Amino acid sequence: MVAAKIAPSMLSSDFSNLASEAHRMLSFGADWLHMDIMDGHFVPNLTIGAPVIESLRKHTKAYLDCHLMVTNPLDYVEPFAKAGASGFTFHIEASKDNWKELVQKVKAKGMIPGVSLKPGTPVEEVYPLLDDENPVELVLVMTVEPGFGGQKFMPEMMDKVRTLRKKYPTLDIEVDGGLGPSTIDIAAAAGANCIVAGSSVFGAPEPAQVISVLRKSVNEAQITN
Ligand SMILES: O=C(CO)[C@@H](O)[C@H](O)COP(=O)(O)O
Ligand SMILES: [Fe+2]
Repeated sequence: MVAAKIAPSMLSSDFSNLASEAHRMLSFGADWLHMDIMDGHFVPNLTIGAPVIESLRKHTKAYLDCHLMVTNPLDYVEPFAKAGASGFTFHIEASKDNWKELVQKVKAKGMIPGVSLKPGTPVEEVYPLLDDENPVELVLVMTVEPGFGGQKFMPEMMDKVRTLRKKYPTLDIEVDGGLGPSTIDIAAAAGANCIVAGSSVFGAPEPAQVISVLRKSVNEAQITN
């Protein structure tokens, strides 16, 4: 049994009130806060960097689940550790040549290493990072093309989740993009336990209810499987 983690994506929050938005989500039952870091190069959008993580950290002890959509993740390890990031999830497409060094440095700096893969990247590409003597602790399966919130969930990505869950029963498997009450059951049944949800949570009249639906679906799927 792997614990459900519901992680509202702060990309959908009001950035001008980030701390209060974070507190609001935590009071609604969020386990983690998902922070989308985009460099305008790896993806065609530019969001936040270490200074914003540092500012938010002063207001909360919550787990900051940082998703780095950046071309040179190694350059971000030191500043993100200093800023108070909790999880550091980089993209395999950006770290094919240096993931070993990256994982080692992320761990040495006290953060939890995770690896993410874009929809077009085969799941086999992350096996070496999981089978290594110094493995990543989370795999983030993108269920939209990275870069923007509010896109449509890609159910065909569930094959990756199913394959990973079968091979790694206790792994944290995160899904990100287009998750909400209408798509959670398929993701939970496939074996995802960490659920990122931006627009479905922030756009809901009662975000707490959406968070609770997401959690219930993950917990029920785990009992059934
Ligand atoms: O990483 C990303 C987008 O690249 C995500 O974290 C999105 O921000 C999720 O937003 P929704 O699809 O849930 O609106
Ligand atoms: Fe994300």
